[in-house]
Amino acid sequence: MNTYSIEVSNLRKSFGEQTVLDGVSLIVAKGTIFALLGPNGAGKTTLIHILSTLSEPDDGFARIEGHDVVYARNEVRRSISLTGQFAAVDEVLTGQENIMMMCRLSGLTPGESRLRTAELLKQFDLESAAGKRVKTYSGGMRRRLDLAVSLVVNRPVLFLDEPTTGLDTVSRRSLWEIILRLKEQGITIFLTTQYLEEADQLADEIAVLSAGRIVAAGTAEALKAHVGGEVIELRNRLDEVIRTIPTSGSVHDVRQTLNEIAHLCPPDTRIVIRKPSMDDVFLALTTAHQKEASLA
Ligand SMILES: Nc1ncnc2c1ncn2[C@@H]1O[C@H](COP(=O)(O)OP(=O)(O)OP(=O)(O)O)[C@@H](O)[C@H]1O
Repeated sequence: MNTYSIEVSNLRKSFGEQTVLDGVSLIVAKGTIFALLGPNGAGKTTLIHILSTLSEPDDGFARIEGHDVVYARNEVRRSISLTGQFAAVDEVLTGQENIMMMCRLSGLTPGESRLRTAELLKQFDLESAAGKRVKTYSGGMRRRLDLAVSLVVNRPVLFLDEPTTGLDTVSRRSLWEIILRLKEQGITIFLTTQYLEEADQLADEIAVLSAGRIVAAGTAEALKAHVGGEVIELRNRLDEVIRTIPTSGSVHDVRQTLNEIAHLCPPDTRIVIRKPSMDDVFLALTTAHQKEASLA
């Protein structure tokens, strides 16, 4: 039996003169969470569109649950759920009505639809908001509803395109818990994100996409070892960042780093200690000249 849910080999896609995917290869084991990390415009949505049969590659191939995304579209579509960046729910309807409608459109009987709707409202913590119109929902509630709607029928693979972009910290964490619960049910999850922390919290494997190429791939630990657990940021009196220094985040490392640089800093220099951002990841990867590095 194939142990991979998703196999992508040397995938290429251009729009006119612009090369958006420049030979992307990756594999995702069944029942795991895979995070594709990349900044705006890196090609993440383009890849999800190809994997979910909404668009065709120019070259290379991809298989979902063993089915080719070009030659076995119907089988692929029967294997996946897709939640895009923008909630595909009807704002005028209530949350309950939206799920009910999707159940009926998916071929469930009225009785089955009622049961499934109740299940999903519970699973996605939407019971108290079930009878309210979606236009009154918060960003987090909408995102949960969007996920519920896309999971009306159980499929082995779930694509999530930037599931928490624009959400506040509390909503983001509650969505993370839901995503982890879906993994416990055995679903393979492929998500895209711009947040290193999100990939770190959720993913078994991470690939970093930059300008259409995978520039690093491996576990969160491997990636963080490369970038550092925390970043020390030095700011001048105008609050401009003058230098960033990766560290492990341990008291020992932070103290040692500060000892080394303290005498070089003007007296009014301030420090901020924060988690690495995407910029730090790319800086670390590019300064190490590690195009296509495998950090596994
Ligand atoms: N249908 C299209 N026609 C022309 N160019 C496109 C098309 N779809 C995407 N692009 C271009 O491809 C590039 C990658 O876009 P894509 O949406 O895949 O990036 P992304 O990593 O998902 O970024 P974002 O987080 O902003 O969605 C962008 O420059 C975009 O303008």
